[in-house]
Amino acid sequence: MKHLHSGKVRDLYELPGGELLMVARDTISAYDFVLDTPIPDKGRILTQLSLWWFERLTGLLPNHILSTDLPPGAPAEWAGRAVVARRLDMVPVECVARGYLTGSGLADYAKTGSVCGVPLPDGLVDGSRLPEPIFTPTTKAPVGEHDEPMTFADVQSKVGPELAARLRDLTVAVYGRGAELARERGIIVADTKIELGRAPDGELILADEVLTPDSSRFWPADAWETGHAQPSFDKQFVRDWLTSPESGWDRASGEAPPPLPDEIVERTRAKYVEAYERITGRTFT
Ligand SMILES: Nc1ncnc(-c2cnn(Cc3cccc(F)c3)c2)c1Cl
Repeated sequence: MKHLHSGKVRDLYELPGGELLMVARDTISAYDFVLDTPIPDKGRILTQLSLWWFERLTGLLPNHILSTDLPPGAPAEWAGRAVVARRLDMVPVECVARGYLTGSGLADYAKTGSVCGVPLPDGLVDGSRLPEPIFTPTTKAPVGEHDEPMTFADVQSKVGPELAARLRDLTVAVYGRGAELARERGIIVADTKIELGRAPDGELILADEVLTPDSSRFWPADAWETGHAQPSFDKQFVRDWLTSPESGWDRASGEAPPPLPDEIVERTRAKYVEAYERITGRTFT
């Protein structure tokens, strides 16, 4: 099959029939580096979590999944972490929704009192829950560059007012469903990025991955405390070890981080299993 694109933790191929094959790797990224040490089963766990969400969201909108069977010619080691998807005309906007304020959204708010042009109440701090989830789109920056925030007017100029409204409504709706269900299971989904594509008849289709810890910020609900950065549900052990004296790594150096110790790998794997099992109610095997 033809290799089309490699992301930080995923690869995209084209099958002979023109369909796409999305393959999730076991790699994890932290501090904008893809770490050398894989997290065993991460690719499979997040692929299965995403598939579970796709099934639950079909009432909202269709998705791009054609098959979860490994196509002929694909390596056996890809089983469970490869998805055959229909090729869509992807919308040229990163569709992000936020229910909580942090990261680039918090920086935008600190400067302007709004996020992507959406005015917010005064007095919000890192980790504050927003009065309601908001659409905070960004550009699809070329590899290596950073996505730029877009106002709703920017989106309207780019894709037209009617499609812009549908992108906003669908992104906020997908986020709302995901955040509500996850919160009942002890996980805060602070924000999420979805990819929407158009079928030849113009229908909007949910593509890529959905509501995973790679496409969203997952926080443990029982540790939520506004006023500082929240611990990441899945990446905190990695972040803490890398910034501890034990790792011998100096983040300011710009050098790549060292390999992770087995114990950090195992504890991180366990967090992915925990997120999957809590959200889906299934046992990961
Ligand atoms: N159904 C679709 N139709 C057209 N394009 C895409 C598409 C293109 N890029 N991406 C992001 C990505 C997904 C996985 C691995 C990567 F390296 C990159 C998704 C999809 Cl999912």
